Amino acid sequence: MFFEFGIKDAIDILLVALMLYYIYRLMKESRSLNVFVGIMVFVLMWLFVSQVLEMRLLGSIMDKLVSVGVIGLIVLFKDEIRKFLYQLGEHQRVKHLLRFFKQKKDGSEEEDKETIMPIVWSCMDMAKGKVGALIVIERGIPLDDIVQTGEVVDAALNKILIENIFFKNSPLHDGAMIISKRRIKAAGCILPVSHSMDIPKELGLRHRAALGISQDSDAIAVVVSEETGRISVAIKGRFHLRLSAEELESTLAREMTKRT
Ligand SMILES: Nc1ncnc2c1ncn2[C@@H]1O[C@H](COP(=O)(O)OP(=O)(O)OP(=O)(O)O)[C@@H](O)[C@H]1O
Repeated sequence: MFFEFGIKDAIDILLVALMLYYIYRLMKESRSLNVFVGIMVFVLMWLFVSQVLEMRLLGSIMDKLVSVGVIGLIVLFKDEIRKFLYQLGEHQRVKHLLRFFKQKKDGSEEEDKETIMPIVWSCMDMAKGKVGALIVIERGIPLDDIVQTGEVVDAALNKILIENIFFKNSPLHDGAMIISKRRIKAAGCILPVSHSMDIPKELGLRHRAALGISQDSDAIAVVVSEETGRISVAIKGRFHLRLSAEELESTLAREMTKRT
């Protein structure tokens, strides 16, 4: 039996291999590699039974299992699928394409400054007093699910309110503050904790939570350490540690103008 093998087939195989490699990497990162191997074994068995051996009864049972299984897998791996699609949208080429359709609003630099300065001033004060803080600045991706884990504040952004919320005896000092559209949207929020092994040992849960939200979204997370008074920023799964006031301001200004 002969069949033609053209350039289209080569591209087809390459794309499937690439897709499988991406799924493999995602599953490995989320420690679900055994599930990936299990799925691959099942798919090979299914192809062998229905295509090579042409066993109709077993083949049709496996067909049904596959169609139900796909829905089950989507439910089971919804977080990984979300992460995969997010990474795809984050890809530089896709971003360049999107930027083509986006226009920067006039006066947005002024608005950015109004967001940045109260954060910088309050972080400097809290760092001096060794008051722990975790501030998340929402950008393109909405953080409504995170807001729901805390208390809605919805107040104009200002330095004194930020410091009051993180003051040790304040009822909302525990957890993260979410800032959105120049307003303090919520406080006392629970963030996803990063499981990365690359975080320095001396950094605890507050820093892991900052890194976690920066891995799961395009948000910027600012941390003031209660232990050392140091200020750090997590962006896209990377830490910028021990920042001075000027460095914090310039990092936030640079990132806010990027507009994801
Ligand atoms: N998942 C989370 N979401 C939001 N806030 C969190 C989360 N986990 C911990 N925190 C905050 O971090 C505080 C504990 O910080 P911890 O000392 O473990 O971290 P750290 O990174 O060492 O910070 P620090 O240098 O300030 O001590 C908690 O009291 C809480 O306010």
